[in-house]
This record gives sequence, structure tokens and C-alpha cells, in this order.
Amino acid sequence: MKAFLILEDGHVFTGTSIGAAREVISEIVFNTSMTGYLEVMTDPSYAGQAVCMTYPLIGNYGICYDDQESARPWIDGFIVRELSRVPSNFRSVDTIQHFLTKHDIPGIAGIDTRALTKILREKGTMNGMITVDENYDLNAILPKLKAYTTGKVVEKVTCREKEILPGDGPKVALMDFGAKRNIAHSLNKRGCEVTIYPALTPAEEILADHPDGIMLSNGPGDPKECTSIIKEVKKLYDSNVPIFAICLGHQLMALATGGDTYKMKYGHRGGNHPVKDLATGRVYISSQNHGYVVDAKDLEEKNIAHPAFVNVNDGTNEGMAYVGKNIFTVQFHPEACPGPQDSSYLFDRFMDMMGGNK
Ligand SMILES: NC(=O)CC[C@H](N)C(=O)O
Repeated sequence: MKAFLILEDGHVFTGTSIGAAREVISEIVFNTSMTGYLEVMTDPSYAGQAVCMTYPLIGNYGICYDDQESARPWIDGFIVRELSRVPSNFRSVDTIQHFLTKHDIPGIAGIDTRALTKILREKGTMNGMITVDENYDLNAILPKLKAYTTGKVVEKVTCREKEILPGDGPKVALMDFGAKRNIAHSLNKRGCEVTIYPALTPAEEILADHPDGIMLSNGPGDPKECTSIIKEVKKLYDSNVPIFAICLGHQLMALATGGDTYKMKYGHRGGNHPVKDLATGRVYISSQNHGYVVDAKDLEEKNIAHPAFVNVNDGTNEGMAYVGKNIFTVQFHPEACPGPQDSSYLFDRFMDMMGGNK
């Protein structure tokens, strides 16, 4: 069946429908990773977005449920050049085609993803629609595309109830703003007892459980939409419990302490973004998925926090170290799965901040 990808600027790509044969409006973003498509689909930070994979052949090692970053896929739509027809991998239990259909997620294959990516790079991220309706009416659709916003997506993806992963090491409170599974796993495998809290849990309730450390997770959407969460993050900042934050968590900590965030032209999504640790000058290759970034200026001027990492490609902020506090935050993903794992040492640094393994 034919499918169409219609962009907010009027571009139309014609391809083949994959997954659910239904219409969706979403923010269209691209990811340059060559592998990890299942982790991308199940990363809750993509809620409210349809993802175009720039690598031209997707799906050749199938789907292994154990590799999911959360219980289900959160992407609104999936866009590929060529979908592998014969996945081959001894761990594979499913195909992308079936997986998307099962979760009612539409997609499009067979389009020129390179041309699409060039448009998004030149004009910036924009909204779009995937549809199977050959009689689509562009004049009626374009205003709808312009009006789309991702909205308050953290509440959609966060867990409903507190969950505890046992361990004999430090007690970590993990705030689930849409946490990738490998964050809890990275802490749990270092011996931590990890308690996962729903995103809207009041700070008082978390602190009453006396955690040795607090981890603020990644998550979807515009950080400035998270107004009530930001107030709770400020209380966590004031508590003097060691805090490590990743991606959305990093952005929320900056907003909670008087910093700012802004939307980048087309974001950083891929597995090879170089970040420089400003303390050592060393560059690490990192996995990233973000459209917003911290503006460090105010926090620096007020001596609240200073940049700890910077993106080597475009100079944007990639991490902050908070003055007089046991708090550091990063924009990239040290828990990256399938990798690169260059920056997984940051979990060891967090273990040291909490007093090491008991
Ligand atoms: N992976 C994330 O946590 C992303 C954070 C935020 N939603 C952004 O796009 O910048």
C-alpha cells in the first residue's frame, strides 16, 4: 500500500506503508545511528516524534524484546529508506513490520531519507504527517501540521507506580521522566538498590525514603513544559543529596536553578556525537537524542553551575557541574545501549559521590 510523508513546508514524499495503516501528525526528526533501531523505537524520549533513520537499511538483525529500552515503542511513526525483508539473528523474535503493526504505529519505507534529512538540516526540525490517503488535501493538512505541538508528554510515558530493584549498595531514587531501562540497569549492576518514582512524585516523598543519591532521567518533550516537576527538582537541589542527571533531567536541573533552555535547529540524535570533558580535555563519543539544550550563561554568571562538557561539533552545552553541590548533569547518554559506552564511567563517578559501594 502507498504511503505519503507530508512536511509542514509542503514537501511530499511517496513510499510504501509499513506498520499500522493509519494517519499520524508528529514532529519529524532524524537519527544517524547505524544500529539500535529497537532502542530508538522504545526510548520514551521520542514520544511525540516520528523518527527517520538515516542509515539506509534498517531491520536486518530483527527485533529482540530483551533489548527494549522500555515496555513498548513510543515513537509516533517510523521512516526508513529500505526495510530489511529477511532479518537474520539468532536472538531475533520479531520483525519491525509486525512490531509496529502490533503497537499500532504507522510508518513509511522506500523514501529518499537522505533528501528528507537534508531538508530538516537546512530548514530545521518540522512537523509532518504520515498518511495512506491518496486523496490527501494539502491545503487542509498544512495548517494542522503547523499547529501540532508535542505537549506534556512526560506524564504519558512515566511509570504509574513506584518500583524497587533490589541491591545491597547505595540507595538511588530514580525519577522516571521517561527513563531508558539501561539507566536503572547501569545503577543496579553496580549494586545499587534503585527505587523508580513516577515523574510527578513530590520531592518530600522521595526525600522521606532517605536515598543516598538521586538520578534524574531522560524524557520527552520541551523541558519548559515540565513546570510542576521543575519545582520539585529545585527542592531536590536544595536537599544536598548527591544528584546525577541525564538529558531531560540535566535540562530540568538547569531550569530549576535559574538557567535557561532553547530548541536547537535540528537536534542531536545518533550514536557518534563527540563531547569534551572540560576538566580533562578528553573527548568521548556519545549517544544522543535531544532537541533542546541548556543555555549555560546565566548559571555561570550567577556562579551556580559551570559547563563540564561541551559538544565538539557545534559548541553547545553537554553537561554542568554545580558549585558547592554534589551534583553533575549531562546532556548525552552514558547508559547508551547499544553504545558507545565511552562515558559509562560517569555512573562510577556517581557511585563515588554517594560514598562508593557499601
Ligand atoms: N533524551 C532526552 O531526555 C531528551 C530531552 C528533551 N526532550 C529534548 O529533546 O531535548
